[in-house]
Amino acid sequence: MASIADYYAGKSVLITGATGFMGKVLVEKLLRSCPHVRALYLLVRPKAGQSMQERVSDMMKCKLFDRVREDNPDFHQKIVPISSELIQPGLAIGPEDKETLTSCINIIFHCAATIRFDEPLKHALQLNVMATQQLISLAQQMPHLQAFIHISTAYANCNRRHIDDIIYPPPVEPKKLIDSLEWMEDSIVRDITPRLIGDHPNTYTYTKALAECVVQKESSKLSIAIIRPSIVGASWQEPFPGWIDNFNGPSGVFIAAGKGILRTMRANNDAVADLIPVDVVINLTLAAGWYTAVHRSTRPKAALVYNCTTGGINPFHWGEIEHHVMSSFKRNPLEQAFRRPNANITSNYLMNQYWILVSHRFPALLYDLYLRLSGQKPQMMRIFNRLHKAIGLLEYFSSQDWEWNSENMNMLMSHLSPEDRKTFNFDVRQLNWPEYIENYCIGTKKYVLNEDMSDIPAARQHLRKLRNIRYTFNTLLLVFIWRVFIARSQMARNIWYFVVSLCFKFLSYFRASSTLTN
Ligand SMILES: CCCCCCCCCCCCCCCCCC(=O)SCCNC(=O)CCNC(=O)[C@H](O)C(C)(C)COP(=O)(O)OP(=O)(O)OC[C@H]1O[C@@H](n2cnc3c(N)ncnc32)[C@H](O)[C@@H]1OP(=O)(O)O
Ligand SMILES: NC(=O)C1=CN([C@@H]2O[C@H](COP(=O)(O)OP(=O)(O)OC[C@H]3O[C@@H](n4cnc5c(N)ncnc54)[C@H](OP(=O)(O)O)[C@@H]3O)[C@@H](O)[C@H]2O)C=CC1
Repeated sequence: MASIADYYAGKSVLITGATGFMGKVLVEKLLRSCPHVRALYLLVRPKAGQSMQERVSDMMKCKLFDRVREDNPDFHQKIVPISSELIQPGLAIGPEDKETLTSCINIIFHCAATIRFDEPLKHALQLNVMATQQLISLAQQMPHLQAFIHISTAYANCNRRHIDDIIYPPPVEPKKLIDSLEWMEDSIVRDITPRLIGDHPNTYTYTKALAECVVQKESSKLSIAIIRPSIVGASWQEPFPGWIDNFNGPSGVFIAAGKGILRTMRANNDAVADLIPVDVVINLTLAAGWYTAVHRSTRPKAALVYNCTTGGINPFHWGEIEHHVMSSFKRNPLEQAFRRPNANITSNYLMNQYWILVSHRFPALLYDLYLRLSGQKPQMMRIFNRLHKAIGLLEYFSSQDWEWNSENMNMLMSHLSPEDRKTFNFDVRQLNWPEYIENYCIGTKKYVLNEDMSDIPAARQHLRKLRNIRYTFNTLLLVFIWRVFIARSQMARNIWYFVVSLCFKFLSYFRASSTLTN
């Protein structure tokens, strides 16, 4: 059997969502590890005043592509941007482009989606479900297509505790839902969304479940595989450790904690934190593309599902994540932290509310007061409100755990040659979590916040200043409490003397007993 790189040699690949977090890593890895791939056709839309060509050339200038640039400075010649808006009829692909695509594409990787948890249902349905349906229709017109790889999420079935490598019946027939929402006003759809999504936490997981069903329906006509990654985090090894470029999922939480803004969050210390590095997901995706294509004539015509998770193989827990994130940001602090990093997770609702009041709202109020008094615009309360909204949406995933079957991931690994296992490594048993988390935190500093590592001594100095402010504040608070409450009341003074003498007696007792034992 051909190796993975040999298989992709001379192939034309179509990628949606190439400008996104995972899409970029996929493009980079294909160009670097499969240098003889014929062409990568990227479906990209113009955005924020930039044409699709400008967006793609900006993307290729990004640091992520440094290694490919070194190996092959002309790598951009393999990239063919195609203008496409996935929520438009026919994906808004021009007739000539359509002709080109249908005549030459061999493999499709469908990564595009809206991953926002608060996306209005109609829009999530249009992009995550209807666009998938349209892409499949286009794929069916491609005579040379050998594999269609759909990126789903491990949480598409998060209303179940145990999730196998299979496609579950959808919560509703997608076509029926699309037809009935079509005529409804947006406000009506908004009102009935909670009833429709039922036990799904948001429109994202709900529409991703429906998309799987759409894909399954077509699996008899195409060679399809579905990849279900869990919580995709920074890269583990490739193209370099710690690469990340967004605030999604845990990254925003880590940054907020590193900046000393986030002090508390609802999460279960003992629940498995099913993070998966982005390079692992991409390696598995490329391997699945190869396997699906190579076995297209011998395999039974049903989509193979790959749960791409770490929990069952190399588990790590939210409590451990908290510990390693905090210690990493203490060693490598972020610039201009609001307070010293010290976040605690708790599964107790009341405790969490208490800490939100004391450690979020109260300092924000004080700081905004200071900003107002110094003639500046208050901003801390606004930041905390946005943070609370974001973490409120994430808590569902950090407060419970799931069990995924990873049989197909293991099966795929067993089919790789020793060389491919190294080049397209997705063996998460080798993942050293503390090291990974350290690189992840440094990655958020370097690549998301664009902070310079040479500024770390100044950032440490700033943390020392914050510690001194805290000590001074606590001392003043103690003196204030003493003056106002204790020094003025005889009863409070008596209680105070009683507590102090009790402590003194205990101390004397322990000293005496330790002298006796010696
Ligand atoms: C210390 C130790 C702690 C340990 C415990 C950690 C626990 C972490 C738990 C993570 C669980 C993740 C579960 C993901 C599971 C599904 C995975 C997937 O399939 S799919 C992948 C998963 N999909 C997702 O993760 C999507 C989740 N995100 C969303 O749905 C939306 O961004 C939004 C609703 C949160 C805000 O919308 P909206 O208000 O319209 O505005 P914008 O979007 O423009 O952002 C506004 C501000 O919010 C900020 N910010 C953003 N994200 C986070 C964050 N995670 N956090 C914090 N902050 C965040 C953002 O920086 C910005 O600030 P600024 O620059 O303006 O100052
Ligand atoms: N990140 C994660 O933790 C996880 C992600 N996944 C899945 O992986 C896939 C990729 O996710 P990720 O890279 O993180 O997501 P991003 O949000 O980073 O990227 C989404 C991509 O989809 C494109 N896109 C969105 N809307 C349209 C549209 N209307 N027309 C054309 N293109 C569009 C975006 O293009 P543009 O730049 O123009 O907006 C972007 O390239 C998704 O299918 C997601 O469900 C699964 C599990 C976890």
